[in-house]
Amino acid sequence: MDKQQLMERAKNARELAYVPYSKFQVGAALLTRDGEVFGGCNIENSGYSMTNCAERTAFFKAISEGHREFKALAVVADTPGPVSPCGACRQVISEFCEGDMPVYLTNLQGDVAETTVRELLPGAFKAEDMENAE
Ligand SMILES: O=c1ccn([C@H]2C[C@H](O)[C@@H](CO)O2)c(=O)[nH]1
Ligand SMILES: [Zn+2]
Repeated sequence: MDKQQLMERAKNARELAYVPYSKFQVGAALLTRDGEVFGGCNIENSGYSMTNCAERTAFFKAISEGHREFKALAVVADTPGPVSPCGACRQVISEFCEGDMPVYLTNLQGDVAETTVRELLPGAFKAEDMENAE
């Protein structure tokens, strides 16, 4: 599974987005260390704050199926440049992935920004930050 294939899987996942309110479809594809891919789309709600982003959908699917080791993430939307994950997703990504894990941000025109988990959220709050607590 190379980065092109992962971005393609993210595009496929995007097609399933449930977005009656924003009409803005987002797709994600999360590659596990053992080569499985979990797709995710955004899922909105009439209570807008209950919306789940594509990235978090992919993570929560993978985690809930027993996968905790990840190799790469691709995210796609119909944006002018490569899509930019929201703050909540950056925090969730940082919880489960090494700082140097590659993240491929893209759009429907094929613009690609290749970044890392650390670059997406420098100084992320992590489990280690709580180690002085009882
Ligand atoms: O990286 C992003 C940014 C936004 N959204 C979703 C949330 C909402 O459904 C819509 C507009 O914010 O896009 C994602 O899924 N991922
Ligand atoms: Zn998000």
